[in-house]
Amino acid sequence: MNPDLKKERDGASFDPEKIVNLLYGGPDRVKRKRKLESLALNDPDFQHEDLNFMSREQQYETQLKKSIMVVQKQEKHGIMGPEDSAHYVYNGAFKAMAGPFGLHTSMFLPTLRGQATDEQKDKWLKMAENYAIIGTYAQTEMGHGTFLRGLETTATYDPHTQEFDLHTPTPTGTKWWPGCLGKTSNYCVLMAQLYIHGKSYGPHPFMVQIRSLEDHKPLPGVTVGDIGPKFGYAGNDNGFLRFDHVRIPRDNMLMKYSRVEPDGTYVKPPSSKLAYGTMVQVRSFIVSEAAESLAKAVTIATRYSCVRRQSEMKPGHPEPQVLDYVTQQYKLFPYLAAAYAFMFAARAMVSVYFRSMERITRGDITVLPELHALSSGLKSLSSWVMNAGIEECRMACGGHGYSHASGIPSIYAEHTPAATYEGENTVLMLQTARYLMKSYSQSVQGEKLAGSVAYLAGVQPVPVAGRTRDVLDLQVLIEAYQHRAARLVHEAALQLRKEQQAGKDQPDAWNATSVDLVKAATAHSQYFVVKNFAARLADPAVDSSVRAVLTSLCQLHALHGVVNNSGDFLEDGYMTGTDIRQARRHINALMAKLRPDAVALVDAFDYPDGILNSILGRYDGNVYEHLLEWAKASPLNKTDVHQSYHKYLKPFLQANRAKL
Ligand SMILES: CCCCCCCC/C=C\CCCCCCCCCC(=O)SCCNC(=O)CCNC(=O)[C@H](O)C(C)(C)COP(=O)(O)OP(=O)(O)OC[C@H]1O[C@@H](n2cnc3c(N)ncnc32)[C@H](O)[C@@H]1OP(=O)(O)O
Ligand SMILES: Cc1cc2nc3c(=O)[nH]c(=O)nc-3n(C[C@H](O)[C@H](O)[C@H](O)COP(=O)(O)OP(=O)(O)OC[C@H]3O[C@@H](n4cnc5c(N)ncnc54)[C@H](O)[C@@H]3O)c2cc1C
Repeated sequence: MNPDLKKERDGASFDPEKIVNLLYGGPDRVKRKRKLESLALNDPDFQHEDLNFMSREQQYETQLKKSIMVVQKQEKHGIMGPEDSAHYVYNGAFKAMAGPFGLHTSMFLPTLRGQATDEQKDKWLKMAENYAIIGTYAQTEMGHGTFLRGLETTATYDPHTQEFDLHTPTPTGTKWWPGCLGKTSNYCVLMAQLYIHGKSYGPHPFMVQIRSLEDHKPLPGVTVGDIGPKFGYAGNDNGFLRFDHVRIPRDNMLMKYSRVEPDGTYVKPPSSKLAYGTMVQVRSFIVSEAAESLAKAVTIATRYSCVRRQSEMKPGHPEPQVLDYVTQQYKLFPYLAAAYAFMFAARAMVSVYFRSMERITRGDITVLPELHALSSGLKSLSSWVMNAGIEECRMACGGHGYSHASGIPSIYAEHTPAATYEGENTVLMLQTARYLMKSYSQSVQGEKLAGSVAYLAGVQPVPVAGRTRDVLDLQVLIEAYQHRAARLVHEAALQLRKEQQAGKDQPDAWNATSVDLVKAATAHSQYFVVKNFAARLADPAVDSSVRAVLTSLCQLHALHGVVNNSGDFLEDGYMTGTDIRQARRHINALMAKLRPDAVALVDAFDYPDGILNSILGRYDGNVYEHLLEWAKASPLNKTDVHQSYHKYLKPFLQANRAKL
């Protein structure tokens, strides 16, 4: 063990195991988590050459082979449910979500479960759950991802044959991006525009076979392939798909909510947005993905910052650990705090999701708009912060952060698309804003608001300027966040109205106000996260040493947000210049207080080395010797003299020398 890391751990004010239990739901679940992770990490069948040293084809093949073994072993070991899979599959076996079966489990199966009738489930779900067929979720097209109503692929009902005719009318209508489509899937859930008797009914889901179950060749009329290399996701065959008048039976439309009768009669769903249910589910889960990826990057950068010694703080003294530089703490600790904040927010989001789904299943769709607004806002906020945080962690590791040996580039490449997929972040924040504007106007009309928007009922009066307040008090901070969100919603609503009064129609007024609207929706989401973090600490079951350190983190998270967005808090005089100055001082004091606990706080995320896959973030801190070992494994080091020397460099050098 590196002596610096040992010293850090010995000096912590709490036992990290207590936080591990808090984060993962108690000792039994932690035991299960560790068992599943180590089962995957120590399985010789899952060992292979570092993916960073492989070509894309090799990565795909390796991940496909592993995916198949994962399925077989999951069955053997009785591993089931999303939590088990998160530990065994995503963290343990893959260290990623982008394997060639990723879309089968994350979207294809959930869509069948959520959108198919009982008869359709009997027909397909068992086959899909048992991997007799592999599917994906094919919605996005080359020309349209965000604008679902603009999809071009058509499903035209023919009552004579009781079939749908699937067709891609234009190049831009080509399905583009669906994961696991290019080479792996033989089925997909296709989102296509439903046409009956020449009338459009909007996007609907259809179950479509795209490849032969005999030889895996594309079925007649289907053109399908891989979209080529991307920023990351090398092991995934994101694909393209086109249809040339492909016919499928009527009951291949997923008809849990809307139906087409044999004669072509369309039966409306209780809400047309129920067809978008899988997206809402995945958005709710992405908050957890964002929190975990940020936590991994912060773990690596924090441990490494205790091992790394650089420069002279005091002349003649030994080089300090870089984490002792307050600027380094300022880079890392706010993201450490954010990772905790989003872990708690993710748990809250998942339970809101399941609670809402229970009601929706019982036929109460009134909860859908709030679920959509909350999941859209939290998905966007968490993935934005995650992206900024991972990049900050990379830079905080200096040059070594840029190397794949740090593990950070892979974490970034694997998770950065969360800001884009499942709904582009700005677009989703505007969805949240739409709900806020509606709620606000209901409240202005005297309706009582409930749930996450109840606070919009009235903007709190601005306190008397110069009043002293303790900005370290979590209740004061929650009220400040609440006030800021309510005010920004109120002002965005006023601005929207002003734009309309100035003659703009509603869409132009909305566009003109959209920067304010995104700001308001972001503030609303941040308020939820801060309030939820503080509420988690109020639980009497939380151990006192844990409560102490997490309270500091919660204060840091909230204060950092105040300082970073100080204009919002100052603008209407709710906070004063003195408050902001105090907030800055408190941040410094909190960082000093958290410094001795930093390593224990990242240890408490409980990521073993096999999951972090990082030389810099090793638990034992033996970074330097392993860096060299890792580099020696690079394919370029297989021989002392690379063959290209003989082909190119040698004649070039010889010719140059001959000229002299
Ligand atoms: C405990 C277990 C822990 C386990 C942890 C595991 C960790 C794993 C975590 C995560 C797994 C991640 C796996 C990742 C793999 C994913 C790969 C990516 C897959 C994809 O990207 S699929 C494609 C996704 N595409 C999109 O998201 C498209 C985005 N666009 C839209 O959703 C919509 O078109 C829109 C939101 C932009 C709406 O457009 P608009 O034209 O305005 O809206 P209309 O359609 O007219 O709607 C009008 C009305 O409806 C409301 N509305 C819109 N959408 C919804 C909805 N989904 N639900 C409810 N309501 C909706 C809209 O707001 C309007 O309301 P209003 O009229 O104002 O009242
Ligand atoms: C790694 C990865 C995996 C994916 N997997 C799948 C999959 O399995 N299945 C699938 O169907 N799709 C998948 N997608 C596609 C993904 O869902 C879309 O890329 C995403 O929904 C964004 O849509 P877009 O690409 O059309 O972006 P665009 O909408 O074209 O966005 C471009 C820019 O325009 C802005 N913009 C667009 N509309 C508005 C608006 N109304 N108001 C303000 N600004 C706007 C956006 O904010 C953004 O800045 C995947 C994408 C990636 C990157």
